[in-house]
Amino acid sequence: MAYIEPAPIKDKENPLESMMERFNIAAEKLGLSEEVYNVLKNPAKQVIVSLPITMDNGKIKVFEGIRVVHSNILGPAKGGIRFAPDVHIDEVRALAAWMTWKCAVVDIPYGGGKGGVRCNPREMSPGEIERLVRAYTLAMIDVFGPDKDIPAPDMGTGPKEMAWLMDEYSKAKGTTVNAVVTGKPLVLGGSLGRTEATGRGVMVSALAAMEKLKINPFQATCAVQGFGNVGSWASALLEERGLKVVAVSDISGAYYNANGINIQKAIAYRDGNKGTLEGFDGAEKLSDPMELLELKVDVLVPAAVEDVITKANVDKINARLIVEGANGPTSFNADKIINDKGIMVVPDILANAGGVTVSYFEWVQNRLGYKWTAERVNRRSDRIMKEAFDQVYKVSVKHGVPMRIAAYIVAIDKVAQTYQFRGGF
Ligand SMILES: NC(=O)C1=CN([C@@H]2O[C@H](COP(=O)(O)OP(=O)(O)OC[C@H]3O[C@@H](n4cnc5c(N)ncnc54)[C@H](O)[C@@H]3O)[C@@H](O)[C@H]2O)C=CC1
Ligand SMILES: O=C(O)CCC(=O)C(=O)O
Repeated sequence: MAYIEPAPIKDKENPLESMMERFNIAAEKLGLSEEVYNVLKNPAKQVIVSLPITMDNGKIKVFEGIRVVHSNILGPAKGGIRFAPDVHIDEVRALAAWMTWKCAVVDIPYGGGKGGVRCNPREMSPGEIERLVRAYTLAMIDVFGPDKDIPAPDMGTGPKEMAWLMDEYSKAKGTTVNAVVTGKPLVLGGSLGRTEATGRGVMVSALAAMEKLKINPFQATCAVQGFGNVGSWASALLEERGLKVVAVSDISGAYYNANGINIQKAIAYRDGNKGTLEGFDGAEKLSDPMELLELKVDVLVPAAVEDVITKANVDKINARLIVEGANGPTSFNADKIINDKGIMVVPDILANAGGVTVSYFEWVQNRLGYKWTAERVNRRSDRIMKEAFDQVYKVSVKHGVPMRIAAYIVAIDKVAQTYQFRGGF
């Protein structure tokens, strides 16, 4: 019998504190009432379960599963499920709150939630992962629901896991409920365009920011950290729009080519190499993967994990523009130095909102029992992303604050107004 290992103690900055510091600044700028402030600083619901799973060797291992609903005032909670070895309750709390702000920034009728299971999917067999997804779903059967809390993929999960979740939920309810989860395979009611949606939103917001900074995409260079769903799609779509992607990285290391990496070649290599770039010969491997963040490029896209730009390395950041594909890649302590350096940041709750936007479209299609074309999905999500960018930019100019604080202001204002009208507390 293996026991749940204790929650890891991170030596990095706490994403929950980073989220709260920015929330505090925006709340003060807005003059948020104390009542609403107190409601929003605490998650509405936090569920922690232990999940005993029979592993392939016949032994039972117990995993910790978490789901946090930060807010459901704007609608059902929405947010992904992360499978990773360092999942931590504070991280999930921060990620859930970021979902509330993100959905409000792009004006879709959802609250914020997030889930996680502390496990290492890279060391588990497909059968073990399937049993874990099913156990997690059953443990959360009263939490999830198409009108309550709708999960989706995040790091370490994808369409396969969403299919098992939908199947387990539907069996428990005695009827097929495809709107309980988004990011499903197409044949189960997934939406065209969802797989690439987050990377596409990163591309749309990067181009909008480059226009403001007068950076010509055809003369621009870019580095992307993380080569999973978000990073690889962002790389491919930015390359398609003329940028030279000089560096990409994943868990195996960082890869640099001053002449530009052929992204389609890198994706094909990764797909045939158990999901990693290890051994990729279209670029030189950097001795320290963190060097990628310090390259002199026009656009830097952190699209892997939290807290990679911190006070420890922020002085060495050389990009003109940072577009946050990941959630929380920049710690609060790095914000001020980035701003002082004059680097524009398109913050996570705006830049990576294309994923949840198309998840919303998927849910709408499931409820209509209808399918939209890829052209319709992309046109609508591009429009939403561009409008959200323009609104945040306007607020940033009006209040004289960086884009990140402006995005929090837009989001918190919307949530606060909803409380004002709904009342009830
Ligand atoms: N999948 C989605 O639709 C959305 C994802 N996000 C965020 O984007 C980020 C990435 O998510 P996905 O692409 O979905 O995950 P994924 O699991 O598909 O890919 C993660 C990638 O990051 C790499 N990675 C992990 N640790 C790393 C490190 N320390 N340094 C460099 N690379 C590292 C992995 O090797 C992999 O290439 C996460 O922060 C997630 O919360 C945000 C919005 C939506
Ligand atoms: O697609 C979704 O519903 C949520 C995606 C997500 O977890 C995120 O935006 O961080």
